[in-house]
Amino acid sequence: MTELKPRRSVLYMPGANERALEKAKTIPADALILDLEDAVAPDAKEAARERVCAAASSGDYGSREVTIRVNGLDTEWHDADLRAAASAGPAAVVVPKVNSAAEVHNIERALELGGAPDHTKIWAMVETPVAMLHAEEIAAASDRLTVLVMGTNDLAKELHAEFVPGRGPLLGGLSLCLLAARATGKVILDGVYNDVKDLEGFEAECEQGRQYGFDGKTLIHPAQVEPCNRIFAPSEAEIDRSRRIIEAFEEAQKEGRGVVTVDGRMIENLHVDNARRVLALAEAVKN
Ligand SMILES: CC(C)(COP(=O)(O)OP(=O)(O)OC[C@H]1O[C@@H](n2cnc3c(N)ncnc32)[C@H](O)[C@@H]1OP(=O)(O)O)[C@@H](O)C(=O)NCCC(=O)NCCSC(=O)C[C@H](O)C(=O)O
Ligand SMILES: [Mg+2]
Repeated sequence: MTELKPRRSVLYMPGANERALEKAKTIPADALILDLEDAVAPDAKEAARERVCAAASSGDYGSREVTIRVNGLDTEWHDADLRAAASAGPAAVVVPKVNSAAEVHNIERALELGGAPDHTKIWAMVETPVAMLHAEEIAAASDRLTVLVMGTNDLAKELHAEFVPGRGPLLGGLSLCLLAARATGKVILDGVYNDVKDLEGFEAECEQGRQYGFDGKTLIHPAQVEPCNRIFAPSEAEIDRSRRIIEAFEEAQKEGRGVVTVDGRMIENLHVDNARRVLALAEAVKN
């Protein structure tokens, strides 16, 4: 079963930006991705690596999961990033542009060789056409890999796709990765919304991601955190309906029935499983 730790809002921040790293201590995101990849200029990579590893091992971020995004496997910085991250021991190492199970195995081996603690997981970014077609083998490659992260900017670039409301051009890829995550019991996070001033468009995309089944969304600005937390948490109405589903089904079972209606809709044991998942998530989000 997929892990129920809340990961509604997962905020990227540039690893070279000291102010953002400080500010993140008070931002109510469920998790942080301290970035060494795209948000850091080549000249700033080494200083950012040091700063990010110090932040990840500081214990200053409370209950937020702190992760480090390393540079890609084909870059000159990747090996040193992985070694440094392994000894900093963040909640996870986020690896961009993962394309195969073999790459996951290499990352796993490097983390072990670097002495990474068991709590340091692998979050694999899926953001290329090859990754969409290999999503299941990537997700299944290792128990240390717990989360798939959509990289929709890279995916759109590789597809030569346009960003349009509703994300039609990306939905095929998003769906393949969702299928892979659910088939292998992994968590999956939606990609970022680039227009930090357009909160209406951002909320619409959160709603869409949630309806598709994503566990949460990756973010690029603090203003996106609150709406994302709200949309990816069960609403009061859902919590109430879930309680009534469980109650009605348990009553029906006492009378020897395996099916009942709630608000006019058929309820069977599979709906009860889902209602229990909603209540467990609501509880997890409260803490
Ligand atoms: C997008 C931004 C460049 C916007 O920056 P800016 O215009 O400076 O924002 P504000 O002036 O509104 O900032 C207000 C204050 O908030 C702090 N801030 C801003 N962003 C963050 C953040 N991400 N984390 C923490 N704090 C943040 C500012 O420092 C201001 O603080 P103060 O001065 O005290 O008032 C900027 O938001 C940004 O850099 N965002 C992150 C960009 C990033 O990390 N990109 C890489 C990941 S996205 C990606 O690559 C996904 C994937 O790979 C794909 O392919 O899709
Ligand atoms: Mg990317």
